[in-house]
Amino acid sequence: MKVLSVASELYPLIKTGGLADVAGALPIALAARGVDTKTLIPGYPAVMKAVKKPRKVHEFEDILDERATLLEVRHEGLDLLILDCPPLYERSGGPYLDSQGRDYPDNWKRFAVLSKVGAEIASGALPGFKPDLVHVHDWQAALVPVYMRYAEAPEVPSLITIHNIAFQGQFGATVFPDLGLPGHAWHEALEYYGTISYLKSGLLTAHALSTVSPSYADEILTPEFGMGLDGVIASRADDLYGIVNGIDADVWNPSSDPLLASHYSATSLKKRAGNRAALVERFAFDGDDGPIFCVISRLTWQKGLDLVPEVIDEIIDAGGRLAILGSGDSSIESALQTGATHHRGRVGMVLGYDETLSHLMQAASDVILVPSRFEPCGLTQLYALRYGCIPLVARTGGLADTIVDANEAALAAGVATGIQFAPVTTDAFRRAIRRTLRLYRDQRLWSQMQKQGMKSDVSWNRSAAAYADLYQRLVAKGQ
Ligand SMILES: Nc1ncnc2c1ncn2[C@@H]1O[C@H](COP(=O)(O)OP(=O)(O)O[C@H]2O[C@H](CO)[C@@H](O)[C@H](O)[C@H]2O)[C@@H](O)[C@H]1O
Repeated sequence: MKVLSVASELYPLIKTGGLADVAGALPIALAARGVDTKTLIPGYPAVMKAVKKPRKVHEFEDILDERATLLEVRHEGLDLLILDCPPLYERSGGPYLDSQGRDYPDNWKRFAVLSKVGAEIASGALPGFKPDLVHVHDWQAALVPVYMRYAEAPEVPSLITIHNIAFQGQFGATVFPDLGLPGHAWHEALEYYGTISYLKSGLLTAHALSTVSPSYADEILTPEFGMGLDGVIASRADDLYGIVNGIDADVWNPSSDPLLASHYSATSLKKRAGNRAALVERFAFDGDDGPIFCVISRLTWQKGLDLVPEVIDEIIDAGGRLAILGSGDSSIESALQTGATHHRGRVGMVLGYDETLSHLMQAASDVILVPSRFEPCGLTQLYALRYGCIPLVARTGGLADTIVDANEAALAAGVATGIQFAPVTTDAFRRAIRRTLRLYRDQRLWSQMQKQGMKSDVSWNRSAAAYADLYQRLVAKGQ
């Protein structure tokens, strides 16, 4: 089967979050199941710089008033289609924000053009490649099924995956005439309380919808989690699927990861000590007794990290340490910085994005904190399972689906892999930290949990099979 995937970021070329990991790993996992994927991404400077000798495969003379070139290249096991359009993508900031952290004012156009190109490829613009199915990710690619719906060409079955419903691609109604869609598309698909919502229109027009865990698929049907789109999603409930993310088990492998100070496996957990020593040095901790907690995250309300400053004392008083890597909301950044300054030698913070350090932190820390208010799937808890770092997570979305709480029954059965807590409040979080510290004191139990986590199948195996199966069904239905 041939699939066109459309995404606005893709590991290892350009990443701001988990979407990139999934867009990069899923095609490789699916290849083993006979699914050939080509992935369309924008030609950001980082992408253009990294790929070697791409081939020019198509020229778009006028795509929403822009000229664009489509390049094709194979890069690290991925077949890529790169949309080279310098006026839209050659920018000095990130994929979505300028260097001051502001949205690019023409994001509506940057991702409408990406989507329109996706739709044109689906209808055969690229000689020799006619996809059987189109899989699009998040709002940035959500107009692909919309352009397909209103095109002359026959529609190709499509699947839209929601990775983060908090970002919906909402723009003023004034851009509608520039999207190149017929007038009736306004009421049929795009209009959202007088504005335009790319995500809503994709959810209405794609043949199927999915999100990245079964629990989150249930949650987004409710007003609490649907973020204004629960009604739209409920209207598509029969076509909604929840498939939990996997991780790239080669990139994240503690026995061969080149980014670690010391390699180890479930049978040589003592060797984690080499990573621990490197982490203690990197964060300038004043010793290495007691548990090391870590945070690796975008620092946002979604991730619940405003609660972390509230539990620092709990960790420090028990002789623990806290290593933080992240960036995001300035109020959360400064509250955590204050904690680090206050507890120098016990709390350390690296502000920013550092893929290399994130690997070392997973391999060195005892506990990763993931107190998310909502979490479609979450990847850091999966990396943690693989690295013998115990996840302390909020009981929500994919966190609830992937971590087995260390309650009495699970401990007795030897199946516990982490600690869950709910609701996401300071009190419940604090109680969960105390419970974690009690478990840590019983080192026999603790290493049993580590081993159990390391045994969990967090690879793409099962999930790639579920996607391949869903693709098959959608293609069969469309025939
Ligand atoms: N400062 C930093 N330095 C280095 N690495 C950092 C970092 N901050 C974050 N990361 C990395 O970025 C990724 C974050 O992925 P997540 O799945 O946890 O959340 P995100 O909200 O971005 O993704 C959304 O999409 C994914 C994919 O579907 C869902 O799992 C998730 O629930 C949803 O919110 C991980 O690979 C993590 O290691």
